[in-house]
Amino acid sequence: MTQLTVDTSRQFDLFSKRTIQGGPRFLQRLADGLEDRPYTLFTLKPLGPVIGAEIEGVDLREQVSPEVKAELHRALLEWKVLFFRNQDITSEQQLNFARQWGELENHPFLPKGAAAEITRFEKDANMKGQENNWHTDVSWRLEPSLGAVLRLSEVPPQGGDTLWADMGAAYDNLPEAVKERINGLTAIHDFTPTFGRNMPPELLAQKQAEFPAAEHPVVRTHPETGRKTLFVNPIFTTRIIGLDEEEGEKLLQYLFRQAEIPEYQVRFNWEKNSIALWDNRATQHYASSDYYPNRRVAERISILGDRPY
Ligand SMILES: O=C(O)CCC(=O)C(=O)O
Ligand SMILES: [Fe+2]
Repeated sequence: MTQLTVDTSRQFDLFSKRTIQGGPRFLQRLADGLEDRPYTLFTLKPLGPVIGAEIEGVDLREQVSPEVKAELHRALLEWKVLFFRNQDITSEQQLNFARQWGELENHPFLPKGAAAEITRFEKDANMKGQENNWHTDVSWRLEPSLGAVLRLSEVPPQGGDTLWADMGAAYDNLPEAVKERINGLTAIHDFTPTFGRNMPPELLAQKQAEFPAAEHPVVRTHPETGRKTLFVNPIFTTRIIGLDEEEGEKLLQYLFRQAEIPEYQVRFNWEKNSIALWDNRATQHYASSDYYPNRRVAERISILGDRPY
């Protein structure tokens, strides 16, 4: 068995102090409805109790078989982000792997790599000031991304880790009163504060017409696991519908902070030829900007997803 069991008698005392008052909250390791079965076609090494696992024994230069794909799919639902090391793959092989998960996104704002479906994040000393923040990718779309495959084509000598947070664990561990408050609420997600910042007004108006702000549930149901996940993020979620500005903003800031709680996170240190595959419906992520003045180049392929409900 590769599974860990969590001692649910353990309370995160420090953690409760950091959040608003509520009853005892526990980390739940297994998502509801997932099968507790071992993996047989590769080795899966969990990196913590709730999120992140390293996969050994899969070669991404080749098309993965339907059987391996099915086990990877189960692992992705269970661990939300999978890491593969020592994968010397080309952009074409990365595209092929990503295509096995669905239709690929062509991002309308971010710089392209070797293909229209590849987003290239190239950062060096000149990019200082453009630090990252916690987010789910393209939550401003009516149908946000299902997930993404990320490869670093240039790894800084130190720093540049990426962190992911389990938004199912974040939801599960909210005080009951907060859960009751937020269930049924919807929020507006808008690309404008992030990608519209330096756009000339005419272009901005055109893009806003093309990609109008989306209204999504604050708590979404994962379409495959049925699990509830907290679905607001600080770079795209602008307001909660039906609450006055002050109350809505306070609640949003509180909900945004949940992704920052270390117990929900995994942190990945990139090496040459490392690959990450994440479930964007269940997580947020954050690329740490601690490698200046060194260069870091990341190439992401995002897979189209469904409308949150
Ligand atoms: O560069 C990274 O580690 C992640 C950047 C990012 O936010 C993404 O690929 O969606
Ligand atoms: Fe991202």
